[in-house]
Amino acid sequence: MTSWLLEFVDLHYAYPGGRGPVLKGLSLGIPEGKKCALLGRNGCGKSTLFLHGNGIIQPQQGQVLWRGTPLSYKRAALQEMTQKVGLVFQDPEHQLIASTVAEDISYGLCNRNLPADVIREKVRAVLDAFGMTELADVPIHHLSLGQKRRLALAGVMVLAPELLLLDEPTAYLDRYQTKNLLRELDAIHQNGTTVLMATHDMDIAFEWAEWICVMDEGRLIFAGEPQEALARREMLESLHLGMPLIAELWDALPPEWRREAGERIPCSLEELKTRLAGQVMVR
Ligand SMILES: Nc1ncnc2c1ncn2[C@@H]1O[C@H](COP(=O)(O)OP(=O)(O)OP(=O)(O)O)[C@@H](O)[C@H]1O
Repeated sequence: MTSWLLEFVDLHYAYPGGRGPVLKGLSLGIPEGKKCALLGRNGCGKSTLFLHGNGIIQPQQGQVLWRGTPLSYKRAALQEMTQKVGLVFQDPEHQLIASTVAEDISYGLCNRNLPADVIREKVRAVLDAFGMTELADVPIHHLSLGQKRRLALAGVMVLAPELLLLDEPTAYLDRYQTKNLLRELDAIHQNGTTVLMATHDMDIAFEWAEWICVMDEGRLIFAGEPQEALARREMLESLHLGMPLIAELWDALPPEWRREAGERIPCSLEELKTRLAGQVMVR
């Protein structure tokens, strides 16, 4: 049985003064130890769901469970939750608050009343891990968007969360920065952090994730392995999410190649290459 690290059960939420319900009975479990992608159209409620993930928003109906235990919304419990569940916002400007890079990374640690030398060492290690040592004293407003994104991630990772929620982390990043970020996320995952990324980029979702969740209009409509999601082409197309490029490539292959390599659509270029290599050898 899958063990859920964080579980949302029948969540309902409408913003005060908003235009009606945003989450409408959403239930979703995040499997521990996996790299997960959350897909869904603009405005379907992904960011709102994330804000429920560490207790910033309290559901109006339904429950959020951490390792099977309902979240407490008392101050101390919430502070603990923000350490266990790191949330990186879509817009780093909403997250960066101090004046320099090092100060910003230390902010969450200072709130935990740690000794100054422990804070210094943790900040140093994170600056090093994110390749930002030389930027330590740079004012935040001098950073590029890509650097601000990295800093927001570094500021969350310094608290060593068990779960990392990332809201469209690759939006507006160039190809090189996107690859760097995905490499960093892989390293974070290998160090034991479960990662859930909301994204509109189908190529990244299917190439990177081991678990795919699809939301529509405030509800979960699919959760499962990437191969299973690709087999639900009608669902993805009806939501106008489109198919990843890898599926289009697969469709363009001669039918007998696909038949012989197994009808299942590959999730990544690597998988396609491996399966085609077998074909080319045969031919
Ligand atoms: N603070 C707010 N007050 C009122 N309505 C809000 C607020 N924040 C979001 N909404 C509304 O809630 C709905 C869901 O927004 P949300 O940002 O959760 O969706 P999303 O799936 O993350 O969208 P996107 O993919 O565009 O980032 C939208 O209709 C949005 O306008």
